[in-house]
Amino acid sequence: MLLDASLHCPCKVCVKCNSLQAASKRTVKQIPVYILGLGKPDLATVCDVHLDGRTEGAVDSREKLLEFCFDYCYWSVDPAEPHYASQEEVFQDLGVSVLSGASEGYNVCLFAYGQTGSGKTYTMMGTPESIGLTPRICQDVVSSFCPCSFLEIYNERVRDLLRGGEQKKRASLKVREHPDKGPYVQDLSQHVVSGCKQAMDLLEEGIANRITAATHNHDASSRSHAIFTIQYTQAILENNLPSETVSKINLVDLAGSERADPHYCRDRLTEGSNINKSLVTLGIVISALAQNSQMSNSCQSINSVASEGDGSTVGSHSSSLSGGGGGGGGRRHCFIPYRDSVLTWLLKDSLGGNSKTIMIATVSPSANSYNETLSTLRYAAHARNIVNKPRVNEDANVRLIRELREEIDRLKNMLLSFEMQRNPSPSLSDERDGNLSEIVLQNELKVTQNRHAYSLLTAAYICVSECLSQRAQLNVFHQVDIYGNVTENESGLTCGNISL
Ligand SMILES: Nc1ncnc2c1ncn2[C@@H]1O[C@H](COP(=O)(O)OP(=O)(O)OP(=O)(O)O)[C@@H](O)[C@H]1O
Repeated sequence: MLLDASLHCPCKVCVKCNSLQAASKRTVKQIPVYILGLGKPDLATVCDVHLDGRTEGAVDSREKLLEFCFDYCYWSVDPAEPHYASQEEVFQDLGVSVLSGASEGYNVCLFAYGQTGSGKTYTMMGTPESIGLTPRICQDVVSSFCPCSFLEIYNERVRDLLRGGEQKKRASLKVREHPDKGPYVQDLSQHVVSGCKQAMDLLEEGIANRITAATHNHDASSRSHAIFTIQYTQAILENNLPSETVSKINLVDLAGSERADPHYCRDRLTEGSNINKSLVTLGIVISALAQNSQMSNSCQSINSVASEGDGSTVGSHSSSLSGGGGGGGGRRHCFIPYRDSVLTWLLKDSLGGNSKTIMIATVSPSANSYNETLSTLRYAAHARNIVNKPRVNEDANVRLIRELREEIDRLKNMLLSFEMQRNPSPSLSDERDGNLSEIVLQNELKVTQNRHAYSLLTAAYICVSECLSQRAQLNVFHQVDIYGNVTENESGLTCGNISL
């Protein structure tokens, strides 16, 4: 059944190494700090090259290699290189996954994380010459009417990026939590777009409203986290029954992490500390979720071993597994501090709940960025352990109507078999299908002949179906005598036919 299509879905994590332009403000040692493997699953190999003025050949002994495995690795540094991954290639792998998840009715979240200037905005939004994932996804998804919204989280406050008027633009909005739908932003403007052009206009407007500033690494560094959301609705006919799924696509371009520099002005420092605070919370949330997912996995494998194996094998497996941490059952799941930052609160479902999630970790090829690259890769490696449980989001009203229709069909079938049991004689059913008034006339005649013997001749079954008023009070059984007086009333199965 559509609703029970829940599955365990590991967070997909990709690493993308972007152009050296990203770090062009610094004097960069133009030696890649790592090599990205090709093939799937992809391997990112980080090579720490401490040149210290030596030539490349002389540093072999000081090389330190670290390997990380991800779902995809992309090398997007120089288009002239043979293994250069273009925006189109990245879209074919990741954007198409987003689109297929949404068309199946799942919530999908794609977010880019990485050091400042490492190419997050380039990957998510792109440039006019080389458009990124968000506009490409919009092109494909926004063919019908889709409500879209665009917000930024700046200094732990939410701002609507698509609100007209200077004052409204600056106003900060409240985050609330709905018991079923999860966290949402109150009064966030929704814009229904009916085509790619309108969606692109909205994107451009929002990007122009986003707060950027010059930092050491990047002239136009995004100082806020931006979330572009598309509500994607699909109405389909399944087994002749209507069905409607509404999925939420969250496309997130995070602000870049950067070490605090005391030479920055106060505003830059406050921004930086808020960005770091929310990214640190994101890291804590990711670690805690990964730990919980691993714990659930080990519990499941213990259970499956217990149910599969014989008694002696179970004993040995269980004891060896429980030896380390006191057994899955005894260990508590970690508390997830979603509310410690607005970012993690708003992304609660995307990170640890009802969503198929893809993280893109962007890194720079600069040798100067070795430490940041390593920290980004470690962060991403943690995220890869998160397992979400997305489910198909069917509209509640449409679901109710569909379920009631299924219930009516089921009850009709039950009634049919019930009647077949009561009146197995084909002649009787022929009579019923035949001239009903003639039968009643005959019966009335019989009644006049022997009133007492034929006092109860007619039974009328009235089907009361209140399905569309959303109550499945389907059946009331009325038995009436020949004068139309109700003689009995009990629950039962009826089909609206008059039966003798
Ligand atoms: N793969 C690439 N090819 C060409 N140019 C790129 C590539 N990646 C990044 N750039 C360029 O590098 C600069 C910095 O990139 P971008 O703005 O995407 O970084 P960012 O990670 O979003 O930075 P911040 O966190 O500071 O906002 C931009 O001018 C961008 O166009």
